Amino acid sequence: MIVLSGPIGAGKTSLTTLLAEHWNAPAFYESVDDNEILPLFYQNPQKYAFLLQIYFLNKRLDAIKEAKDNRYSVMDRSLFEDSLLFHLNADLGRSTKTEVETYDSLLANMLDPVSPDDYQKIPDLLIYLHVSFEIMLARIKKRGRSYEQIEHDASLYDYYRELNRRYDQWFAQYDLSPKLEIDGDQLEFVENQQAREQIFRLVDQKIAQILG
Ligand SMILES: Nc1ncnc2c1ncn2[C@@H]1O[C@H](COP(=O)(O)OP(=O)(O)OP(=O)(O)O)[C@@H](O)[C@H]1O
Ligand SMILES: Nc1nc(=O)c2ncn([C@H]3C[C@H](O)[C@@H](CO)O3)c2[nH]1
Repeated sequence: MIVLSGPIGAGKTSLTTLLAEHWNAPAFYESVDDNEILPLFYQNPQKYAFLLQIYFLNKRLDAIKEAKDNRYSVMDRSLFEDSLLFHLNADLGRSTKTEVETYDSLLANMLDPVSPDDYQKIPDLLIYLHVSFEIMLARIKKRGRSYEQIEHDASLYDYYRELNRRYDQWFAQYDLSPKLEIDGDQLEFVENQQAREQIFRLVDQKIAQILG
């Protein structure tokens, strides 16, 4: 299981599709367009932060369960980033102490194998799509989901800046699986075939190294 990590608008969904096609492997996307809670969360984060997190955690477990039956699979975001997003929101006062404790304990339980042959929820490779704050903002704007726009809600500027900062910190410390960083500012893989091939080479090399 290969996981694509990165902040909002980094290009995870786009690269998930490209890598899945490259390996002829199934892709597992985040629930966004069919997610009724997401627009409600952006309207009223105080009310919906916890519910949204439980929703994402549950969907994530569904996806991991389904992915485990494939030799290769590509997943748009990891469990660890769900937690990162939750803790950012909690630190902004959008969840109670009990909600934080319940979430953390639920996640720990999910990660803990129930038996020795329980399936693995930790990826085999985590790819971090690093983008600068400026590029992140430009991509969010380019994609144009109305509830994510700063013009719609000026407080999102600080939210995105802090999220971008925490992502760098989190990735630097992440050590649960092999990892690879890709420069999402420089590699315009959506429009540029050469950039795409450069990414395929980098990822294939990393997998060959992991497989020994
Ligand atoms: N490397 C890139 N070069 C050019 N455009 C890009 C690149 N990466 C992403 N984009 C564009 O930026 C926008 C956001 O990309 P995408 O939806 O793949 O991001 P994401 O990381 O999945 O976001 P989210 O976290 O919100 O799900 C899209 O319009 C996409 O076409
Ligand atoms: N609060 C919060 N917690 C999550 O775990 C989470 N995962 C994704 N998202 C938001 C970001 C994009 O707008 C959109 C697509 O990634 O959904 C989240 N928001």
